[in-house]
Amino acid sequence: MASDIKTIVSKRSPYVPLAPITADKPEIFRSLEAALGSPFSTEPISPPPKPLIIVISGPSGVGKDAVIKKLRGVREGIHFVVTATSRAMRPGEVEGIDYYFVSKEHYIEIYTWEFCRFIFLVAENETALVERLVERKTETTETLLVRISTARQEVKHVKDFDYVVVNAEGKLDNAVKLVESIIDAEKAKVNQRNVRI
Ligand SMILES: Nc1ncnc2c1ncn2[C@@H]1O[C@H](COP(=O)(O)OP(=O)(O)OP(=O)(O)O)[C@@H](O)[C@H]1O
Repeated sequence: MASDIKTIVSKRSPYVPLAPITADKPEIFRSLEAALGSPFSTEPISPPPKPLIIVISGPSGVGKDAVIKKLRGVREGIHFVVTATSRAMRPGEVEGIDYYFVSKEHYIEIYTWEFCRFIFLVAENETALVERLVERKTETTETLLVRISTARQEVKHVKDFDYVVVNAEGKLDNAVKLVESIIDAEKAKVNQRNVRI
């Protein structure tokens, strides 16, 4: 940094005197611009952030819908897409509105897109997840068994995700805040992804 400043100073015209630091601001600006040979730019230094795709995954009942619903309320400028699920449709759900209900093979294909940031949502522990699923009252004991054994497999893949967010009991707001922080950090990254939309 210091050497950059030295280079500029040594290149400036010897005939352009710099205003003293005690001069008023416009005069200081004028003399610095004259010495630099061009006016100060008001162009933003940071390039506009590129579109970011965030995918929130996690075991059934962990609170993905709850987190996304809250995010919609607190965050402007986010576009939510209808996502895909490999589970069966529940009463009241509509194809293309709540989800696209797809086969497991198609689901895997969709979620191997590049250019996305993947967040894995987890409960604080397995018991909390089971309690949440039971309280939601959407499952039979048979489907509960499938969901929980699937969740046991899914948590083994946490290392394949970019971020893990804990949605602890009664702490939905904290999970949403963490997701927001991740979005903000991703937007501020220097080497951003190239998202084609
Ligand atoms: N932090 C939390 N504390 C307590 N209950 C929660 C929390 N987050 C979500 N829930 C509740 O847990 C239940 C499951 O949440 P939700 O339906 O959002 O899960 P999901 O991950 O979208 O499930 P699925 O993949 O099966 O659709 C809901 O009844 C929801 O209100």
